[in-house]
Amino acid sequence: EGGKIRHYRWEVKYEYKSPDCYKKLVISINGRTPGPTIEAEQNDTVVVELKNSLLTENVAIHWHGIRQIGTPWFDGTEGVTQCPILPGDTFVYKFVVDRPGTYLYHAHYGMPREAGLYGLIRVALPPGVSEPFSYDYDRSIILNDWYHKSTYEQATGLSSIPFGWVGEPQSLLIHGKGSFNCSTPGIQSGLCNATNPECSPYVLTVVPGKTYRLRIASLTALSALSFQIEGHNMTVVETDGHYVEPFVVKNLFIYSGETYSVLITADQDPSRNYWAVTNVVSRNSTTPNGLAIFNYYPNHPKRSPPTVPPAGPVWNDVDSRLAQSLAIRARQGYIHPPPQTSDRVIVMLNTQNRINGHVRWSVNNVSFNLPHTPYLIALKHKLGHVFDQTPPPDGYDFVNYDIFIQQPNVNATFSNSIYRLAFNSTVDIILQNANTMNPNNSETHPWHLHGHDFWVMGHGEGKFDMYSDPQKYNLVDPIMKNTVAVQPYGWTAMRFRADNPGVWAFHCHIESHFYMGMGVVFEEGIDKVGELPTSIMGCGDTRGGTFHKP
Ligand SMILES: O=C1O[C@H]([C@@H](O)CO)C(O)=C1O
Repeated sequence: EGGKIRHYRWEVKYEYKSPDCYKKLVISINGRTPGPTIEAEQNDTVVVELKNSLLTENVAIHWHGIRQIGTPWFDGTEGVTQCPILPGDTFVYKFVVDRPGTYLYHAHYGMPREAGLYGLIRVALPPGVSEPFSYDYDRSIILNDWYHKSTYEQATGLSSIPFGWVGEPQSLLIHGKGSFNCSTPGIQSGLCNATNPECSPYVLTVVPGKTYRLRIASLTALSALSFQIEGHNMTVVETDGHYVEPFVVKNLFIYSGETYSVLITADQDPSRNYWAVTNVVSRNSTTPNGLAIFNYYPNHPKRSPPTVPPAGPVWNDVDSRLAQSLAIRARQGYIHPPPQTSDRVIVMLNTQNRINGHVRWSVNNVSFNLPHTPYLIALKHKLGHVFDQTPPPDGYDFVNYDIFIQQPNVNATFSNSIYRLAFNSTVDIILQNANTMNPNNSETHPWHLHGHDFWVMGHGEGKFDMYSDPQKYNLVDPIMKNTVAVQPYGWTAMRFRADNPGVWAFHCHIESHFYMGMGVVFEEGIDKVGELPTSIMGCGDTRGGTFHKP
């Protein structure tokens, strides 16, 4: 049964903005960053007519968490599912939002996501169907981190010798607003204005006694975050479009690419306002905390709370983060039971490496680079020669590799080869974290899968044991998600059904890490993909619509 059409017309362009009081070039949609929120009901068709008004830069937009069943060509992943949208061109995305929940969209070409090209997708239940929890109001916020350097400077540093690391972000944004300290030494006068209204703190106004569903999404470039509202507990009820068996937290850990819904009751002293705070975890960061105002009506929305903002958990408290991950289970009555066994297990060792002097990230010592001709078109039209044909490895040297130490041999190889999955098979992915090239250092990586939700089967510390660890999998009520983190020196096991014909990226959602090769691509059921729209073509070997056969 067909839903409504939700039609959007967007123009993407550069503009000067001061989201954290510091003026810089941002990429906006219809003049805004975050971009407009897509509001739809389950089974509606979303149509976005996207005009690229960047003068010299390509764009593509990924609809994060939307599975694109039957429309794999509209996943918006440059190099995987489409050619980039050229400056001056208009591209029409058209897809069905088949499940209620909280999703995202963002640029998926180069690194422009972190210049502001992102927003939310909210999919409501159809009329007459109710949620398994109740609330008075429904609100949403996007959490982000923010750099002052352009994405060009950052990307160039990452691919240079010597390596130029992007470093810690200058500020944290809550729904597009942050506050950089304009009296920081070295800041050019005129570039930073602490009284610019663009950077006044974001205000969430609440009526005393009411319960709010707050949808919280993270689109950080780098940072793992903790979010809390001073003096208020939060009950977690949804993540990535799936209902969670409710549990109460004081602070929520959230990784780039994840969404959560929490319930918050405005049940504290109503004569004052409270701080909403984000702070960086998992990195020993210098970035100041992000602040917003949780405003009890009718107090003035700009009145600062009378208290010092809470500091949040310490950056290296891995146990608390792991505890939250372990607490997340599918809600009773809404459990999608996982297949009890899998057909294939792929272990993915996450390492930092060096190739010809370049710093890279790798999976099983293979560092990913995108081909210029998108896989979807190449496979459908049998242009086999446009990417490497040797399949990437399903594992690493389990016996000899020590995940706790700096690798004795850091050299890796480049590849743009893909994992080809048997259609309808059940696949297990074990994300195995390890030490980076720095001593005593392992980072958190949030991994995002396109085109599917997966079951989160388990999380653990140390080296995954093929024999004993699968015994601890949650085969009863695992949550389904599209993004999951692997903690430092830990492992995360996920399971999915390769049942969506197409070609799908799976990658670390840290912008710089994907840019540096931390990703893979899966193909399944390519013979079941329908005729491709010519609008996705025009680059590499697809140019001019005439296909060169090898
Ligand atoms: O990719 C990265 O590079 C730096 C650092 O490892 C460079 O030494 C860092 O923190 C990353 O996440």
